[in-house]
Amino acid sequence: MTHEGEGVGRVAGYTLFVRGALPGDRVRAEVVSIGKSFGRARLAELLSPSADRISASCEIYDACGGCQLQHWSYEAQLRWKRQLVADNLARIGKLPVAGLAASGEPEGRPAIIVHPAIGMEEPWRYRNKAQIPIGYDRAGGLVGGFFEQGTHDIVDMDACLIQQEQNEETSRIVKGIARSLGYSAYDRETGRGLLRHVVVRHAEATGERMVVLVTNGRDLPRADELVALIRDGVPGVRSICQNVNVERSPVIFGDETRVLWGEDVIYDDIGDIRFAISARSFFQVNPVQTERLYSSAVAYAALTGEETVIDAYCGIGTITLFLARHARRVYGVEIVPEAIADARRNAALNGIRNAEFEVGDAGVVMPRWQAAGVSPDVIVVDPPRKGCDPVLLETMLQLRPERIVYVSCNPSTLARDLRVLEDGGYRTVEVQPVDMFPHTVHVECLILMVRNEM
Ligand SMILES: C[S@@+](CC[C@H](N)C(=O)[O-])C[C@H]1O[C@@H](n2cnc3c(N)ncnc32)[C@H](O)[C@@H]1O
Repeated sequence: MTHEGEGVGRVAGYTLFVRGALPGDRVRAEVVSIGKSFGRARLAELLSPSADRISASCEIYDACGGCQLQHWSYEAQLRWKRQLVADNLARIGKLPVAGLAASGEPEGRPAIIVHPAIGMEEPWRYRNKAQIPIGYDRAGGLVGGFFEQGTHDIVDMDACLIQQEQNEETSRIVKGIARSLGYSAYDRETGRGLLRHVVVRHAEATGERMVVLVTNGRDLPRADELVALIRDGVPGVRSICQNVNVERSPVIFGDETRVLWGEDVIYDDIGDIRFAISARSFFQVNPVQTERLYSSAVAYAALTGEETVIDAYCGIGTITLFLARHARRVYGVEIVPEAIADARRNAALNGIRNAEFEVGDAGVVMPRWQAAGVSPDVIVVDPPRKGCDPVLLETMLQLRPERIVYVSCNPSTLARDLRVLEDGGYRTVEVQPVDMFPHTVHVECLILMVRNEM
């Protein structure tokens, strides 16, 4: 299976990536394109299915593409996610993984333990945020749902089995209101039209909901009516915002957000810490698994209360505040200004006084902290998919913390970064994959590294 969820098959030694095929299937596949070392094919006929093949629960699974693994048993998905992480560490990071024959085991160091992925008991209805592109259907009606696989056509969708039901309800109501007010949909070809995305959030712990309308320009006709209809129509709504995005790019949010009604944030809890979350701030989408991920991060940090800790790429200070309770002082850095405003508010909200936050590029701020004499015992990093900035990795090596805890949502950039840190004097001890995104190809994992004795 490729990391994008295509089955990998061979015909007379030639490799084909077959969308929809699973390890263990025998299929007849129709070749779509051929390249020098591999080709792509589509599944034409299933000759004999894998023992792990199941029928997808979602009616629009084939058209949507939001999930890629619904036709595979959940146990098989979890096994594959663990294997994917192990393979990346061995292949890209050239690291010794326990139990993986292909990866060498250099003398004088134990192999890395990749634990089984922590799955969900009930792997459905987990997402607390939906980002819905708005467009027109072929009859010219305003729709919001998903991009049909391989096209720019938006297909209307009212039900999604990985979304929390509250988000489904909110988006259904808001789309209806937009239609009733005669809003136009943004046209990605011409750059004209009003409504680009509807983003909805639901806070599991408090029941609060947020609605963000992403518009192509500041002008929002009939805004008062819009607000009244959403306020009266959406249960639990606490925040209605407009975000302005006039860029011709697929990025969802623009830089300017204004509150149309209510608060600029909604509140949610992870464990016993309460978090204010504003429209553009990152917040993990799977609350059940987030708590497991953060508890493991705190355990890997092994704090006694005396340590100085840096949390790079800290978002709204989620991991930072969990760490703060067990450390002397924690520093968080994050590039989105609203997220740092949330982080400071969250520290105050929870009575945490030993956390300090700074807005900026982690690759710029960390060297500044180093110059100011901050000397961390533990560094936690949780970068976006592209991984850590090389300057940040270099600064980490110079700061020489005893432990590094790496939280990653992309095993390939993770493996690349671990290689750099290993070459700089650290040893990867163990890896804990946590399934934050059941039925999709995405894998989150947590890594413990320790400094080699000199
Ligand atoms: C995967 S999220 C993790 C956030 C947080 N640790 C959490 O679990 O909620 C990555 C964060 O890095 C931020 N980010 C992206 N590039 C950055 C950079 N160059 N410097 C600092 N933060 C950055 C993003 O805005 C986002 O909040």
